[in-house]
Amino acid sequence: MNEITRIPVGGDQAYDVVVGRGLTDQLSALLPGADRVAVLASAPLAAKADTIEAALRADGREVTRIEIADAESGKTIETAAACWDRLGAAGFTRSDAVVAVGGGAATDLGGYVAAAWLRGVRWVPVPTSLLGMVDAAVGGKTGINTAAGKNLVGAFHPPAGVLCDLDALDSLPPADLRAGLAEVVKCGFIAEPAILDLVERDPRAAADPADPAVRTLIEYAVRVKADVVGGDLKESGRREILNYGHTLAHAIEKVEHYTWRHGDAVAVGLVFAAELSRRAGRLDDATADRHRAILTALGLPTGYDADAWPELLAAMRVDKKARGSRLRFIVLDALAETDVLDGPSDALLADAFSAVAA
Ligand SMILES: NC(=O)c1ccc[n+]([C@@H]2O[C@H](COP(=O)([O-])OP(=O)(O)OC[C@H]3O[C@@H](n4cnc5c(N)ncnc54)[C@H](O)[C@@H]3O)[C@@H](O)[C@H]2O)c1
Ligand SMILES: O=C(O)C(=O)C[C@@H](O)[C@H](O)[C@H](O)COP(=O)(O)O
Ligand SMILES: [Zn+2]
Repeated sequence: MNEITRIPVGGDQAYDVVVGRGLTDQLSALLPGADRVAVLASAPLAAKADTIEAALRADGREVTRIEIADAESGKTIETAAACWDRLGAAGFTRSDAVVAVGGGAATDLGGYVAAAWLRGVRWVPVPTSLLGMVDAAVGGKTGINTAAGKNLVGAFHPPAGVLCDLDALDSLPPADLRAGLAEVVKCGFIAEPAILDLVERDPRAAADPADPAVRTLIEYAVRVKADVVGGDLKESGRREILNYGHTLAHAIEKVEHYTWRHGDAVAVGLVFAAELSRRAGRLDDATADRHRAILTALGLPTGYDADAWPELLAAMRVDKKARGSRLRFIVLDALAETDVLDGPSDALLADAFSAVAA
C-alpha cells in the first residue's frame, strides 16, 4: 500500500508537501495549463528525471530537459543563465512551469530559475535527498551562491506543491542522508523535541532509509518547517529560527569553497549555536551538551579547524540576519524556546568557537 501524507503549508500561496512512494502520477495535477515544462536535474538523478519526463509527455506536455551541474556547483549564476537561455529558446510563457529534481542544491537553483523567469512562473520541486525533503524544497526560499557567500542572491517563491518520493532515498549516499539529519535535529531543538527522543532511542534506525523511523522523522520535520514558513514566508520574524546553527555553517561552506555538505556544516554550526547560547547565560548545560551527543551519535562532525576563526568571523559578517555591523544569532533559551542574540561581542563569539575548535 502506498500511504500518502499531505502536509499543508499555509500563507497567501498555500500548497501541500506530499510524502509517499513514487508520486510521479501526482505531478501533472499540480501544473494545470502548463503546456511546456522544463525538467531540471543533474546526472546522478537522470533516471528519476526520465520517469518524470515520460509522465509529463504522456500527459501531453512539451518537455525541455535541462541537465544542470551537480550539487553546489549548480548553484551559480552561470547555470541559472544557461537554464534561462533554454527556456527562452523553447518559448516558455507565464503559463509554463519548471520541475526541479534532486537534492537541495537542484531545488534551490530550479526555484530561482522559475522565480526570475518572466518575474515568476510556477514550479514544483521533487526533492530526492533527505535534506531536500525536510527542508530545502519546502518554504519557497530559492537561490544561488555568489563570490561573497552562500545563498546571497535569491527570491522567496513558493512552489505549487512538493513531492517527496521516499523511494529516492534508497540510492542516496549514506553521507548525504546523514547530512540531512542535521536539519532534522535542528527542528528537534528549535521546535519538536520528539525528534530528539526518537533519534536518541535508535540513531542507527534514523540513518537507515529502510527503517520506518526515517519517514516519521521526515514528517515531524516537514510539519515544523510548514508551520514556521506558513506564517512568515519572507522571514520578517519567526522564520529566522530555521537559521539556528546557520551563521557559522554558511561561513564554513564559504571557507571550504562549497566542498562541504551543507548538513555537515550545519552540524558544526548547531554545536556552536548551543555553546553560544550556554555562554551567553541562556541555555542549561544538559540541553547544550545534548547537541554534541546527538550529532556525534549520528556520525556528524562537531568540530572545525581552530586556525580558521578569523576567516570564519569575516565570512559571518555577510550573513543575511546581520543588521549593519551587528551580527545576529538564533539562540536557545531552553529546548524549543528560541530567541535572537543581537550584536554579541567578538570575545563571546570566539569563546563559543573555542568549544568547537579542533
Ligand atoms: N531553500 C531552503 O530553504 C534550503 C534549506 C536547506 C538547505 N538548502 C540548500 O540545500 C543544499 C543542500 O542540499 P542536499 O543536502 O540535498 O545536497 P545536494 O543537493 O548538494 O545533494 C547532495 C548529493 O546527493 C546527490 N543526490 C541527491 N539525491 C540523490 C538520490 N536520491 N540518489 C543519489 N544521489 C542523490 C546529489 O546529486 C548530490 O551529489 C544546499 O545548497 C543548501 O544551501 C536550502
Ligand atoms: O528555510 C529557512 O528559512 C531556513 O533558514 C532553512 C535553512 O536550513 C536553509 O539552509 C536556508 O537555505 C538558509 O537560508 P538563508 O536565508 O540563511 O540563506
Ligand atoms: Zn540549512
